[in-house]
Amino acid sequence: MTATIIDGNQLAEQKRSEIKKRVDELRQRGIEPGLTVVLVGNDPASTSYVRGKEKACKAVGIRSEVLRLPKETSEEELLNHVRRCNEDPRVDGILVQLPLPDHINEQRVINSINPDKDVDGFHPISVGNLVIGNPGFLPCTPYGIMEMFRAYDISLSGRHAVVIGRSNIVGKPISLLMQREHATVTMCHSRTKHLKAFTKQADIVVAAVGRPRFVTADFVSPGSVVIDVGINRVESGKLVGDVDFEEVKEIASYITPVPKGVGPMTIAMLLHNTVWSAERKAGIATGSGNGVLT
Ligand SMILES: Nc1nc(=O)c2c([nH]1)NC[C@@H]1CN(c3ccc(C(=O)N[C@@H](CCC(=O)O)C(=O)O)cc3)C=[N+]21
Repeated sequence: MTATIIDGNQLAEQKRSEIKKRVDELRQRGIEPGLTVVLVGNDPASTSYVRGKEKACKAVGIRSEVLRLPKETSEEELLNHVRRCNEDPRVDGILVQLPLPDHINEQRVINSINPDKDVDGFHPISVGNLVIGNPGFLPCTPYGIMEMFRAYDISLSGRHAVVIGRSNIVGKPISLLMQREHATVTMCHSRTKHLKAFTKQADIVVAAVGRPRFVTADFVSPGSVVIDVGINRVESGKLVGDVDFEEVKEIASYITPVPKGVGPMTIAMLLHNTVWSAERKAGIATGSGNGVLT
């Protein structure tokens, strides 16, 4: 059996068209949603992601602005820029592109973002809301993955999900979200012993390790769902995930490709969060912004 490939590009396109309608409604009320992306330094990967975000904003009618700061920017200067955005009424969402240069304390910068504009969902207030199940911003990558499950009718209830990686931006939040949908979640990481023994008995594997083709066929059992969060640029210049796609697709029931899998959904959910922020400010937001229905 060969797996169904979850089409992140197509889903993201669908999301963008829904988002565009909401932007049009805001515009009819004289509101233009705005996103500010702060980019420190000129790392080529970061520069390219930021360009992707600008393009996506443009496609749906969100005003986007990129603050490009030199890599020597001090933490204090960066904090001042964030403060200015916090107060600027035209800015509904603030995204500080990570990673930041070593001389800047990332958490301090994240903590300084106005939680009402935290479209990345990285602020401790957003994290706390997620843990408790309160309305709030969800981090874009985990949110995008949950939307993929929904679109493909992949049920999580009672199923065993194994997450590889425990980062604040992917591993921890996706674990919480899958638990919220009644999965039994095991979190594995770099110190986990007998990793394969866990992934082998998983119904769902989420790979967020940052190692090219780390998850091979012998890690997964037949019929499992495999979500690949990795984006690794290998020597050839090719983009590969944390999963050995060619091998694993012969065993899994569903698999996300890289590229065109989780990446485009991450950007789509950033647009969603930005529009939700503007709607909430206008007092016309429906839903809780984070997929909590009850
Ligand atoms: N504050 C912050 N928020 C982020 O959301 C954030 C960040 N920092 N730092 C870096 C990571 C990475 N990230 C990606 C988003 C989309 C693609 C994406 O769309 N990738 C395309 C391919 C792009 C290409 O070809 O290079 C795909 O997978 O099909 C990739 C990577 C967001 N990040």
